[in-house]
Amino acid sequence: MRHSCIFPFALPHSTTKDTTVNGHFVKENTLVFVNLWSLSREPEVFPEPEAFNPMRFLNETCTQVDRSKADLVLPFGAGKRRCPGEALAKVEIFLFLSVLLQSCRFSVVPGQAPPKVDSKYGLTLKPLDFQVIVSKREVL
Ligand code: HEM
Repeated sequence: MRHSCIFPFALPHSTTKDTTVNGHFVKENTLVFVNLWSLSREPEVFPEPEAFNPMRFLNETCTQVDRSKADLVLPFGAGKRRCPGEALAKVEIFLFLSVLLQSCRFSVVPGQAPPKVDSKYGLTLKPLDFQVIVSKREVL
């Protein structure tokens, strides 16, 4: 979800009073978009941000998820208006992927390059068109 931030600019918000964020003055009633996509690709926080590297979220001994690193990814936004569907979405994604990977085998089409980890950009990010071979996994 860091790499393919589904909702790159979250929802539009508006300031209710004059405010200052990190030294930047923002006038009352200003439309504000938070760039969640960019937050997830900050090179100082996520070295080699384009690389798909789940190991980046593990502790030094690679035995546990390091919450201080994982919590820096904000695909559901932050604050009072963060996504209320976060818990449901995480359970759905976990179940969906678990069932798919347990039941199916995915392989590259001979002669074709593997699908790219990149997106079609818009209000939401969508995967680029791709082809893979999906076959039923044998039960051991
Ligand atoms: C991977 C799945 C999902 C992602 C990445 C996602 C992401 C987001 C983001 C970034 C926002 C805007 C937060 C902000 O502007 O600060 C949002 C708002 C919202 N999401 Fe989700 N969402 C997901 C799934 C869901 C689901 C499953 C539901 C409901 C069952 C849901 C319901 C909502 C609602 C109602 C809001 C508006 C909240 C408000 O304005 O107070 N979302 N979501």
